[in-house]
Amino acid sequence: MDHRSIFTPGSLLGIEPAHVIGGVRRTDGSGDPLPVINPATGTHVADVPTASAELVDEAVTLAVAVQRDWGRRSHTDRAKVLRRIHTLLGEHAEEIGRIVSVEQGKPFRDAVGEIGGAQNFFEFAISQQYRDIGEVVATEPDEQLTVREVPIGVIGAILPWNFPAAIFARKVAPALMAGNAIVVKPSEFTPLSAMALAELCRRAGLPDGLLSVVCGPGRETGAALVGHRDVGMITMTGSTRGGREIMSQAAEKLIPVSLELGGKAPFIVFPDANIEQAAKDAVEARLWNAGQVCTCNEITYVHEDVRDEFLARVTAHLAAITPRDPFDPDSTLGPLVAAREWAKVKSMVDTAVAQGATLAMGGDRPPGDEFAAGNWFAPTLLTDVASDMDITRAEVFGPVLSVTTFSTYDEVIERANSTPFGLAAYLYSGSLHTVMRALDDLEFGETYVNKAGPERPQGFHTGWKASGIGGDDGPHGYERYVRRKTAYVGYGPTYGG
Ligand SMILES: NC(=O)C1=CN([C@@H]2O[C@H](COP(=O)(O)OP(=O)(O)OC[C@H]3O[C@@H](n4cnc5c(N)ncnc54)[C@H](OP(=O)(O)O)[C@@H]3O)[C@@H](O)[C@H]2O)C=CC1
Ligand SMILES: O=C(O)[C@@H](O)[C@@H]1OC[C@H](O)[C@H]1O
Repeated sequence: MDHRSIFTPGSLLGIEPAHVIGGVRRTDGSGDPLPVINPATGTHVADVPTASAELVDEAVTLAVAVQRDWGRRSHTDRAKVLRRIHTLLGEHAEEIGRIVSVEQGKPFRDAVGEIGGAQNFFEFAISQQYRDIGEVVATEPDEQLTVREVPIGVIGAILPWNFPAAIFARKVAPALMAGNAIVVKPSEFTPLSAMALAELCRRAGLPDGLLSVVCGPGRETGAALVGHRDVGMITMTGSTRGGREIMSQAAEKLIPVSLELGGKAPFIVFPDANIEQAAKDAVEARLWNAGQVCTCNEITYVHEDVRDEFLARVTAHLAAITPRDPFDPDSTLGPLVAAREWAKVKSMVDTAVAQGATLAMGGDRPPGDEFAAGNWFAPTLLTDVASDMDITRAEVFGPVLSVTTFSTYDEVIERANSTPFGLAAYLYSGSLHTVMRALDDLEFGETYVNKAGPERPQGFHTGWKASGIGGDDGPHGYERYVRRKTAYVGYGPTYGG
């Protein structure tokens, strides 16, 4: 795949990468441009300018001006524009999918599927065009008391690199539907998807200035966005470290934040589970997106009575995974997004082995010259993992299945809850009693029972503890993009003209 084909006249990206401000491509930048590297080949794709604080100010100032009219338009009118975006996403799914695969590394089939996920986030936002937007509250005669939701104004959105198109849509769609403007700062690893999507939104008729994309390092361009006086809310998906820094900066302005952060999902297999289903899902929930998903199965707890059968089935499913060039139709596993992520995953596996875990499969690059370049990591299985090992605590975010055993219900619940994270959890059991009891006892914002993910746009993707604050998706996620205004209207005979 020649990545130059993503930069052509008339394409969504045009002939070079650029910020998108007020519907205009802007290549002005401060400091050194940021390189985009193809994760599968290690080759240079493009250099992206870094937006200065002045350019961020220009984007936010434009957003403030345009949002006033957008916020006054009816929900159904705004939904018409979002519907056109939804349609264009379908028409450009392969073009954007190519961009996602080139900069993030996932198999092209998965990247095109990600655009379908982006459409689903727009579909849900469009469904909010008929939502209740407030209450008329019982009060005294000759007075009307109302509480209604109104837009916040300008939203700052800071994106990670693992789903650069889907998470763009996850935040942009509800923000716009609620009547806001939005300025997006994509990850420095995957800025091109957001640039292309901003152009797509412009072509769909989104008013210029309502959505801008400013690229650059988080602690520079992102910090300028968080700190801007006219940004009224920050939504971010990424690391717990980044989320804490953003929340701390936002506190200075007393603005709300919604943070989707890291995870350490336990995957619990009770002895009365369907072992084949559990084994298949344990591999799928770990290897999706090369393990770079916040809801991935990070630590698999299997009851000692079914350990051997479970491991035999997991091994068979892992052996069927084929790391291949993302544009090979048979590819079911891409590379990690960056060399630094490869080094982190490799170090965590080596440390686990040094601490006593058994390396049953993988643990390094897949064999073959085609995997010598890029950030390829083989499907990896670690067994005999003990609860005092580092790999049971820190997030791996790679294709590494770590398996430990347990004996009792109380033991596994205590160990699963011992993580500082609280995003997703998985449990497999044929007993309704065990399932309902564990749903109460597990301290996670989202639990999957006898099935793998992903989340659904009508749900609520919410992290507890170090996994975040607030959440995305569904009516509760939509609520993050509005604020409320209370009115007392007196209209008795002594009031007014
Ligand atoms: N909950 C989830 O869905 C996801 C969680 N993650 C977690 O994040 C980890 C690393 O992923 P990554 O994307 O690098 O996470 P980061 O937190 O490093 O980056 C996420 C986004 O936040 C920006 N950012 C980071 N620090 C700040 C700051 N102080 N102020 C403003 N913006 C900031 C980043 O900019 P820059 O590009 O410069 O880093 C990026 O755009 C993963 O290992 C995983 O733990 C990642 C993806 C999804
Ligand atoms: O943030 C994540 O990693 C997940 O929430 C992921 O992002 C987009 C997909 O739809 C989700 O599964």
